[in-house]
Amino acid sequence: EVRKSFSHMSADIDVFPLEKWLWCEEQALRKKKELLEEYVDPQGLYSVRKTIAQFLSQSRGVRCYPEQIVLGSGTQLLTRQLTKLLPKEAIYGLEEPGYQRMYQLLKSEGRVVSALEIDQKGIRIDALETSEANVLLTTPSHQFPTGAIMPISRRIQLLNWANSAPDRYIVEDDYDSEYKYDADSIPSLQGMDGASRVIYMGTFSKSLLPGLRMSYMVLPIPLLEVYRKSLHFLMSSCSTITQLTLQAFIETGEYQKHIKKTTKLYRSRRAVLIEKLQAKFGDTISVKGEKSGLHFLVSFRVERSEAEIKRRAEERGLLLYGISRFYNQSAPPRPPTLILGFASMRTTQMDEAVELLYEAVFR
Ligand SMILES: Cc1ncc(COP(=O)(O)O)c(/C=N/[C@@H](CCC(=O)O)COc2ccccc2)c1O
Repeated sequence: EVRKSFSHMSADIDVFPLEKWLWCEEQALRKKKELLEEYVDPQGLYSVRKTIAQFLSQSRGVRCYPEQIVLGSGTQLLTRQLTKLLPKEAIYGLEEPGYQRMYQLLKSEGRVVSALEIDQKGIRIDALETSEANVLLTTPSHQFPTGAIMPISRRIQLLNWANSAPDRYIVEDDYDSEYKYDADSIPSLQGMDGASRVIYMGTFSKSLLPGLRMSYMVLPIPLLEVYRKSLHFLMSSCSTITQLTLQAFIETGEYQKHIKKTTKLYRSRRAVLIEKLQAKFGDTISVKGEKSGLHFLVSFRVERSEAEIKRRAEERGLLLYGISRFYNQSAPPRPPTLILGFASMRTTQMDEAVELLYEAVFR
């Protein structure tokens, strides 16, 4: 129904190859059911980590051994574990606007967090250098939420920053890196790091389903040693069934097929939606961050505030998210800007959704 169609937080279960997933799950359960009798490796099953390491090497240029991978049910849980491996007095730098839930998580852990300015290439080096931060959380593939893609030059500057003082780390959150439309995918920062400064974070929430709660981090060897010593008591937080099913899903090539198919589908959904928005709103809007990912930003050159637009949309049953949800230490800029997701937007819903949005902005 139209209610959630613009949400940037939902996937489309209709495009998920449920039959294939269920087949993989059945195979996993029939052939490896004994594994369910015990607690598996705290970092996740070795065979699953091996499959993920191979996939990461091919698709993102990540260089790691399966031993360096830790599976976790969600990026937040992995980030919480990571903070226990880093120096207690570490100061965390996060992008502004950025992933507010991560900002809130670190605050709730009692960590010192500073919100750092970004530009159209991602995190600004001058903002980073003037801040006290020594652990940077960044989304270089597709800055969340602005969509900025960090060029190689800025990535090299980041690595230089990390190597110019002790105890500096970069957490590369590669969320949303699977979907590229008009931009070619740039290899990971982790693959360019020769000094064990980059912790790579990834998730299957976008490319498969957020409900699977299958995420992972790749620890540089020195941090892996700290993990093995200080967090050895942890048990794996991911279901063994989901781990084995995912492994089979990747090994049978179904994962790659799914990415290819959904990239085509999302590319066309995105194009049709932008076309309809521009036809309806003309030059009162500007679209950005549409070159990759499953959402883009739309700014409206109107007097009405973001909150007002959001309220009027919800009165009409249209759920909207504004850019202000991603500002932690500063006020969102004018003009009002919304984050529009198109992953769960069927083309049949677009006319109605755009009409309701128009009424929320102008009526
Ligand atoms: C920067 C960043 N990193 C990682 C994640 C994913 O975390 P994980 O699922 O725990 O691995 C998100 C999820 N971000 C969510 C938005 C959060 C918000 O606006 O408040 C959106 O996530 C999804 C969107 C579409 C389809 C599936 C998921 C993240 O924004």
